[in-house]
Amino acid sequence: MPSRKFAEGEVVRGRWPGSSLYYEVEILSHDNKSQLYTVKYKDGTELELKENDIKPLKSFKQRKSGSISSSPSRRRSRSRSRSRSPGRAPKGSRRSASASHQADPKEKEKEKEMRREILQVKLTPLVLKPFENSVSVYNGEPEHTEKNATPYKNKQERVILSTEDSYIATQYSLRPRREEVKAKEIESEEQNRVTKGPAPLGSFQVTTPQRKDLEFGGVPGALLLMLGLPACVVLLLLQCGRDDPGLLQLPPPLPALHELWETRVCGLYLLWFFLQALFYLLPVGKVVEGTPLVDGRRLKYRLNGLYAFILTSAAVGAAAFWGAELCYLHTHFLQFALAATGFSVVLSVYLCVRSLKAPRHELSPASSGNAVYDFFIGRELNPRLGAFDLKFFCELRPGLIGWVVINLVMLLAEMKIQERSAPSLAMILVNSFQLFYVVDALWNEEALLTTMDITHDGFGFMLAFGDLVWVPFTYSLQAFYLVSHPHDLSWPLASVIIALKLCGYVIFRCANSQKNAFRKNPTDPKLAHLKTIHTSTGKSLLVSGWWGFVRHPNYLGDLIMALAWSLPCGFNHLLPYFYVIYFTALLIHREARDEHQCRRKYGLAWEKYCQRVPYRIFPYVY
Ligand SMILES: NC(=O)C1=CN([C@@H]2O[C@H](COP(=O)(O)OP(=O)(O)OC[C@H]3O[C@@H](n4cnc5c(N)ncnc54)[C@H](OP(=O)(O)O)[C@@H]3O)[C@@H](O)[C@H]2O)C=CC1
Ligand SMILES: CC(C)=CCC[C@@H](C)[C@H]1CC=C2C3=C(CC[C@@]21C)[C@@]1(C)CC[C@H](O)C(C)(C)[C@@H]1CC3
Repeated sequence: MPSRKFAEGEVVRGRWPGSSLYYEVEILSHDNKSQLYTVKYKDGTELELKENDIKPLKSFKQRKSGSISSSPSRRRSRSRSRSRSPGRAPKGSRRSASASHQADPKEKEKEKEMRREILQVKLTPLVLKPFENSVSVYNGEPEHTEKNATPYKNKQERVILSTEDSYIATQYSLRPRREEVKAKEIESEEQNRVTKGPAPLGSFQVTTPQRKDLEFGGVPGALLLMLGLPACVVLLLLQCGRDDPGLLQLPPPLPALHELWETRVCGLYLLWFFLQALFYLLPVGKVVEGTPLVDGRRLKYRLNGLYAFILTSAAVGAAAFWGAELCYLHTHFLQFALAATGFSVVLSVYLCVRSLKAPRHELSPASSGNAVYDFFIGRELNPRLGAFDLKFFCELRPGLIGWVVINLVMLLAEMKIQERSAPSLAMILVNSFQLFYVVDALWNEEALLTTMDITHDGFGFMLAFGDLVWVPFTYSLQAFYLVSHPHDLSWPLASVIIALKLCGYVIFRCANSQKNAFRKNPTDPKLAHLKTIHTSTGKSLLVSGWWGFVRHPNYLGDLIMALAWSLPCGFNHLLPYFYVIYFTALLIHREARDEHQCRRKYGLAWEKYCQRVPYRIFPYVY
């Protein structure tokens, strides 16, 4: 087993590639295979460094940083080089990948001069101040929690190790802070300046580092989920359709294969999918930009989900008016679920094949290089056909809108099968609650752009199956259950359930909106009363308001709503509670994934937040 010198979380000095300057960095991880450490500089830049390029803090002399800025040579060097130092507060610039290849003899001479200057600078040692979120701040110093204000910039720190003037070969991968990376115009303007810089990053590549620590139980976990999730859908639907869907009942035998395959069902499913795709392409609704990608670009998204929903309602209404038998969906529910599963598998294979041609910087940070795992989690972050974003489309349209249509069909089927002149109160509640949830998601469509599904996970089997099969066919389980398991709900109980739903919704919506508004504009006067913790990335974390209550108030609200969706079905069986149970597990796991990412991003500032807000989802419980 190869030995390693530095531990994760250790604060050390890392050489800035291409120079002999060392900056304070935090060790994020170590890869045994490549023997590279992933480190994070103060400005949020993450690089992979060799062990030789990392030194313990104690091997540096330290002096006040003021001394360096008063050195004339340093002033000169600073103003001329404008190289992006990780210790300096970033200004939204990014080094050009090609910059260093353009140097002519004059440029080279200038560069030499610059190196001399840098050497002089390097002979002036500087004092180190710890990271803003370093241990000293975290451990016992008075808190720097401030009222919401513009994030302040970090002061520059430089440390000298040696006087060598070596330009080492750079095989590092550079990942600039997403938030700081600006549009291409600024970038090309920067390129000229960067060319003159002392640390050529010409061989740097802007790439997405692939993960080594796999989520979802790694390859075995991914395999198990890929086989288990479709099996689970089939089992749930078969069980829900029987008279006594008790847990102790053995599942009914699987219908014969020829009964499961219906060409008409497949045709209708494809019609549904492509109709939604057509609605997505309509040039109505505003166009917004997503979060910055690793190469600084921001993708554009058209927000027309609500229009699609209205058009779908009109289409379904028209179909019913012209005599379409909507209950066909209920009688062939399992076949529809299987058609959707088949489609999601074909889509996943397509996504996998096309991702082989995708450039590395377009891959998802969740991908690993392992074929099975990547098929599951998705390799490409934002697969697009022209302007058509496949992941964004699938996440909100065919599945989510399909869920509402399925619920409506279950309501009609209940009336038909139970020979009722009106739907039951339980069915009305389930339908209205879930309709409300979907309309809310479409109304706040833009918020989806900052979720981890869009910014972190690739588009592979997990989301293709999740969006197209899991959501519509398992989230509608309560309505499906009520069709053949009537439950009389009293009005007083219904009122309590409605109050619970509203309470969950207020927490869910207010928490999500508060964070979205804060991320959009941290200096929003409406949020001025909130307390924040600054982080070394320049972003802050809310520590009061909803985000000071628990660390994921939005999950808490979502779970309360989930309970309110199940309660109208009574307590005769566990099946209608499947959603609450699965959702609790999903959100606990999701919360752990998010914490892991936030700890990586924000380091000790995140630890400080966890100290301030000790509970993750359930106050005083978890
Ligand atoms: N119905 C369903 O099946 C599902 C619903 N959901 C719902 O989707 C919604 C979005 O969930 P999800 O994308 O998982 O995560 P969140 O909306 O909770 O976003 C997490 C991110 O928020 C930022 N953040 C965390 N803490 C703070 C803080 N204190 N101050 C400011 N920013 C903070 C961090 O990102 P950064 O700092 O980079 O901005 C973090 O990565 C939730 O309401 C969830 O319930 C999710 C999954 C399934
Ligand atoms: C292992 C497994 C079953 C994975 C699939 C998970 C997916 C079903 C969910 C992952 C994140 C989701 C979100 C929504 C639906 C479920 C999936 C796709 C969401 C669209 C529901 C409506 C919300 O308002 C939302 C937009 C916030 C939400 C986003 C995340």
